Amino acid sequence: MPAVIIVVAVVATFAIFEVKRRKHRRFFDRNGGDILKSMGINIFTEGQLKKITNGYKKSIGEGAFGKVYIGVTDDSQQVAVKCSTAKGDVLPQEEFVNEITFQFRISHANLVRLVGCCLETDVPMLVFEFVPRGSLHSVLHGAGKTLPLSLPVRLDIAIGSAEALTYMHSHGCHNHVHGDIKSGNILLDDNLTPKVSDFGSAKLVSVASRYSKWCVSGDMSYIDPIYIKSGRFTEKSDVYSFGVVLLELVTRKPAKYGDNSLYIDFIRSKEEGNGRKLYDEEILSGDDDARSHHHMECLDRISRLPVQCLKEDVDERPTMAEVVEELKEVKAIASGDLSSVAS
Ligand SMILES: Nc1ncnc2c1ncn2[C@@H]1O[C@H](COP(=O)(O)OP(=O)(O)OP(=O)(O)O)[C@@H](O)[C@H]1O
Repeated sequence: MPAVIIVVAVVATFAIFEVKRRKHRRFFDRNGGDILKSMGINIFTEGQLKKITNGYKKSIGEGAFGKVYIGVTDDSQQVAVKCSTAKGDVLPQEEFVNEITFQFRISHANLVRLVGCCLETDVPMLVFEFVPRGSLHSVLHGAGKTLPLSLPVRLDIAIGSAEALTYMHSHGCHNHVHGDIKSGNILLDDNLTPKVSDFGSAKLVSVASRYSKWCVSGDMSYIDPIYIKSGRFTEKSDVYSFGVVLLELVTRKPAKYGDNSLYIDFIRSKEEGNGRKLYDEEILSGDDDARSHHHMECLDRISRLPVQCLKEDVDERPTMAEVVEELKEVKAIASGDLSSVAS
């Protein structure tokens, strides 16, 4: 090969490398790289994430933020890498840095842990612990719907998720609202321990892109009508959305099926004195009549909660801490002897 061609090739390779390096550096600086690095947050390079995800080989889902890929880190930890498709749709640096720092520092057994992030891209990529069983939505209504779910297991899922929300609502001087609670954002590990995901993403993704996703996916059923009027999420918006998840847990029906809204169907049946007809029969089936009756009473008590959580008047809705307390009482009764649950 003539020497001149070799020289041109070397110069071109170097130029491409340099352009890429500068672009990475520009995004890294804009995304608050130096600040986040100085705070001890795990920062991955784009190359490392490519290796971790084996070239973005296996996508495990897609949400308002973008696609999610499974990966394995050098220390053999399975992770879920979220890559945004929304170019340029980024928060101001200070807000982004604050949100990532907060998410990185909080720790709760029922929250999906942020492992780190990659700041060399237009919109940063987020790396989370991988939660193997996927979402509660898919376990209740999708691919995992054959999995038997006893009443105590459903109560544990509800209690763990509610505890994560209570923790976030009371953590630090700023209360942290989730803003997108739904069964699709509650992931389950191998022991069916719930882990609330997507915390803070209500802030990381513009409301406009989230809103259009809600409309398309039917997730509007979870959205507090007060948010629609005021445009502001509060802790009580999470309480509202959690009420819908509780209904899904007791009925094993999706929040919206066909033209039907689970909440409207449930309230209508209750008003007609027929609220029990929507309970999932699996919870009540079995050859022990006394136990079925006992579970029916537990379900009656649990299903009072969504009625309160979904109240139009936010002041009449319970706090998440009150929801946890009530669910724990029902759990103690459901797992214990067959004493009456009426109160
Ligand atoms: N940490 C994780 N572990 C395992 N699977 C995950 C993880 N995070 C996300 N997933 C999978 O990827 C899917 C998409 O997740 P993502 O949080 O991006 O969007 P979503 O919650 O479904 O929708 P939206 O962003 O609109 O709320 C989830 O339903 C889940 O199946």
